[in-house]
Amino acid sequence: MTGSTEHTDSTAAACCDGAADPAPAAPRLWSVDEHLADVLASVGPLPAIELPLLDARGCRLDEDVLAGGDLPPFDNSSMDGYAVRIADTSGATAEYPSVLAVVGDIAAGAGELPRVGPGQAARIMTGAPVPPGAEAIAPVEWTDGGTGTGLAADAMTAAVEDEEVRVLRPVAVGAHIRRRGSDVAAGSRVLEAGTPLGATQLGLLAAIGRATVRVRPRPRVVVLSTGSELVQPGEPVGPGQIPDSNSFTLTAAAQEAGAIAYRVGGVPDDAARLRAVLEDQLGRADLIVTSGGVSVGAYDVVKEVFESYGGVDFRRLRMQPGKPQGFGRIGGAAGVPLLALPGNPVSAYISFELFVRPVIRTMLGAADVHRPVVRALCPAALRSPAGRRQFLRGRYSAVDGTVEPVGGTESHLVGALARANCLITVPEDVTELPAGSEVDVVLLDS
Ligand SMILES: Nc1nc2c(c(=O)[nH]1)N[C@H]1C(S)=C(S)[C@@H](COP(=O)(O)OP(=O)(O)OC[C@H]3O[C@@H](n4cnc5c(N)ncnc54)[C@H](O)[C@@H]3O)O[C@H]1N2
Ligand code: MOO
Repeated sequence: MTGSTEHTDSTAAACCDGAADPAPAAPRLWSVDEHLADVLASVGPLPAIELPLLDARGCRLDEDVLAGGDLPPFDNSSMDGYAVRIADTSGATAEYPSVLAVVGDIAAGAGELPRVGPGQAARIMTGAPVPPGAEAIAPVEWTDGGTGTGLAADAMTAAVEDEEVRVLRPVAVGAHIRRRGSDVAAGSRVLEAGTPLGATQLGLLAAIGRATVRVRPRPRVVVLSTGSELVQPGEPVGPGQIPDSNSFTLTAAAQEAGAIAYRVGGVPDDAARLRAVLEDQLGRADLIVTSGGVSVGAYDVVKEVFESYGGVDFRRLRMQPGKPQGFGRIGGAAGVPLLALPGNPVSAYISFELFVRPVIRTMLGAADVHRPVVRALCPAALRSPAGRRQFLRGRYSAVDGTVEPVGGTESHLVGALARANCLITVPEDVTELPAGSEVDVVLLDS
């Protein structure tokens, strides 16, 4: 953290010659970029750990993964049919089929294999090892399936040792054989460090026999709502009370960003309760995110409690919404990072998008820390307060590259927020944008 003690505004009047008393220093206003840089400077990727495959989903590899063996590990059939020798099927037709003696039946997983000699075939299933002597697989549809009818079959008959099969057409060398190592060669690098692990990467790791993998773990994020007005959704709502929606928004957003998120319901404006909940949660948190109580209200015990830990700074940003923010560590320099977001639901969500999501992505070791920003044409005229970067909720269409504002600028409008798929950014030095202007748009559903 930088500047936590110097709360001077660069625009504040300096003391003038001859003035009796210096004017009290105005609180410093941080730009969005300064605050983000300060927050990100204090976090880094979490130390790597070895995890079981499914626990590693969504994490990034912290190792180059080499294949211990070939994939496929042995030559095997890609069809249900008969393993044959080429010379035996040469010139075969439906009218003059090659009649071969069936010397065995090879299921997937078979250990002992019959040898296929001249004039012989072995019945074989998809994935089963190709037996010695065989040079190709005749799919069952190219045979009579061992029925003795000479008619093309569309399925196998029951087990047929010592029976005959008629092959109705010639088979080329290697046909329907999946060669050992043709997918992955032993010793080759199958995944690079830094690769995010999704379904197919985890499947590949399993296929090469890995049960665990070394990754940057998902950060564990504890999400707390503060405010005595909060009840949990589904509970009776008394006079002046509202359901706690922020903890749901923020927990889901943390999960979507790649974190393991723990939602802790509303904590009332009571310092002892808040301190007790924090102490309880610290042990399982890589990051704590709270909402509410960061402005100037009389019952904002949040500031009092967090400040009592030291190292947490409350500041004001040149942005709308999301002006008041708290940031620091609980438990000293090596403690748990904390972001205290404003309580207004839209402010809390936008603050999450701008500051918390990049922290989670950084802890994950992700390459894409920030949401993509695109330029879009806005048919509506926009107004914005001077000196504050405004984030309007919008609907962006990639089809025609336009964006429409959704709802107004106020920070309680959750109905409109749920319809938005982007944030329209109006820079600090712009107060009006005529209809048809180009704007920066932060894409939220990327
Ligand atoms: N005199 C001033 N008043 C306010 C200022 C200011 O500068 N001077 N700033 C305003 C701005 S901007 C914001 S943002 C809010 C931030 O307030 P707090 O962080 O202290 O949040 P609360 O007062 O606790 O709540 C604000 C608002 O949000 C509702 N809320 C809170 N938590 C939840 C939740 N979990 N789920 C749903 N809704 C929640 C709460 O009921 C309030 O309506 O301060 C302004 N005031
Ligand atoms: O900054 Mo508040 O976050 O405008 O509503």
